[in-house]
Amino acid sequence: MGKTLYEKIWDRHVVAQQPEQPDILYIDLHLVHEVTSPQAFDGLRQAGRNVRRPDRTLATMDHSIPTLNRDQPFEDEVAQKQVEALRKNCEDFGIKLFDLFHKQQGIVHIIAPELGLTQPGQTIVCGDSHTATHGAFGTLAFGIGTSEVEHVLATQTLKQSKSKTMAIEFQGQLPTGASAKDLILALIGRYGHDFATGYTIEYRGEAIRKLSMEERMTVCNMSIEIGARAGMIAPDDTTFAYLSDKPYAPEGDQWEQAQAEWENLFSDVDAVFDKVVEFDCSKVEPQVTWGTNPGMVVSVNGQVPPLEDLSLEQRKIAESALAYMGLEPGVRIQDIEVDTVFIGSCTNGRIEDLREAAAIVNGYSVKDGIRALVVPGSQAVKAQAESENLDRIFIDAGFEWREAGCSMCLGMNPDIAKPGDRVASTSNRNFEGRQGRQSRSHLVSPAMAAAAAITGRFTDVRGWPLRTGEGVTR
Ligand SMILES: CC(C)[C@H](C(=O)O)[C@@H](O)C(=O)O
Ligand code: SF4
Repeated sequence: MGKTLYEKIWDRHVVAQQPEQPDILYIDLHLVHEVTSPQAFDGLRQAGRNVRRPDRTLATMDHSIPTLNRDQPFEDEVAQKQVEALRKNCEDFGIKLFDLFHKQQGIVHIIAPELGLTQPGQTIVCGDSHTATHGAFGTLAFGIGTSEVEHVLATQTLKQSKSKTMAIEFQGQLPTGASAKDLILALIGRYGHDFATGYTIEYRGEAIRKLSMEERMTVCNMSIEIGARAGMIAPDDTTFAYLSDKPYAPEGDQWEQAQAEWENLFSDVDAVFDKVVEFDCSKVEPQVTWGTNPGMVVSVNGQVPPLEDLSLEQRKIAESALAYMGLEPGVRIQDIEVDTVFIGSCTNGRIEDLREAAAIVNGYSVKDGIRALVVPGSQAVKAQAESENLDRIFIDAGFEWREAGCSMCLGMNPDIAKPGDRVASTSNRNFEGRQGRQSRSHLVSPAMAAAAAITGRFTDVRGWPLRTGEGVTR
C-alpha cells in the first residue's frame, strides 16, 4: 500500500519506536518565541542540561512586543520580562535570536519561510498553535506545549503518536475576487470549527495547486481553527521557485539533490486517508465571520443566520455568540459597521497580503473615526513593502504603519481593541476577548479589511473601483 505525504515524512523522522508507546521523532527545526519558552529554559537550567542542537533552533520576539516606540521600556512589565528572559536564554544557550531591532525579526511563522529555513519534508515544531503554517511547504509542522519545548530543546526529539489523516480535496477553481482566506473560512464555515480534531490534513486539488506560497500559508495557518493537528500541501514547482532564492535554502549541487528528494514528497496514488472531504470552491465568495469561532462565517452578501434554522444546541451557541458580538439574527453583513481595522498576523501579514490591501486602499481615505492599523508580519515584509511604496499608500489613506509583530491579533501587547470595539481583522481567531477584553472580531481577507476601513462597513470587494495610480503621493 502506498503512503501519504504525512506518513512519508513521519517515517523518515522516527528515531525510536516501541509497541504501545508514542514514537520518538527527530525535529529538524525548533522555533522559539518569548511567550512559551521561559519555563522551558528554566527547566533545562534546573536539570543542568544544554540545548542539543542550537543550530536547529531559532528564536524571535513577536507576541508581547509593542509595534511602536520599541526603543523605550515597555509599559507592560510581564512583556518586558519575557523579552529579557528570551535574550538571556538565547545568549546562555547559544541560540540565534532575531531581537527587536534585527532586520529579520518578525512573527515566527512568517520569518522561517521567508528565510528559506522552512523546507519540504522537515519536521518543525514551535510552542505555538499556528505552526501548521509551515505545512504549506510539504512540511510536518505543529504546535507543542511548554514542557515539550523543553524536551525538544534538550533532545531535538519529541514523543508523538500518529494522528489520523484527512485529505481535503478542493474541487473547481477559486473564483476571481475570492482569496485564500475566503477559501479556508468558507471550508471552516461548511464543516465546522472542530471537524478535523485529531487529524492531520493534506490540502489537495486544482485550486490549491494554483495558490502562491503566501496563499498556501494562509490556508495551512488556519488548520488549527478546524481542530487539526497539522495541515500540509505537497511541494511542487511553486514551492521550489519560492525557495530557490531564499538565504537559507540549499545552493548549487545541494539544491539539485534537495529538490530531487522534495519531488518525492507527495501522497502515493494508492495511499489511504482515514477521511476524505470534498469541497467545491468554485462558488466561494468573500467571507466575514459574525460569531465567536471561525466557523461562524458567511458570505459578505449574506446575513447573520436566522436562529430558527438552527438546532436547539446550535441555537444556544449562536445566541450567546450574538449577544457577545452585539448583533441580531438576520442582520445583513454589509450593514455591520466597524470602528477598527487590523491588517497583519501570521495568517495575512505577508507581502502579497499587503499588496492586496494596498491595491484596494490606493487613492482612497480611511473613513473618519476608524482606527486602522497595518502591521507587517516581519521586518523583511516591512522593508519590501516600503520599497514598493505600499507604506505611502496606507499612510496617505490614514492607516498607521507599524513595526513587525503579532500586534492586534491577540490582546497580549499594547495594540489592543477596546471593550465594544468592532474589528475587521485579517487574523485567524475571533474568540471572545481575543483582541482585547469585550472587543468584537470579524475575520476577513486583507482586501475585505482594506475596503471596510474605507467604507466603514463590510463591503464586497468584487467590483471595487480600483484607483491605482490616482491621488497617491509618492
Ligand atoms: C501565545 C501563543 C501560545 C498562542 C498560540 O499558541 O497560538 C498565540 O500565538 C495564539 O495565536 O493564540
Ligand atoms: S500572529 Fe496571532 S496567530 Fe500568529 S502567532 Fe502571533 S498571536 Fe498567534
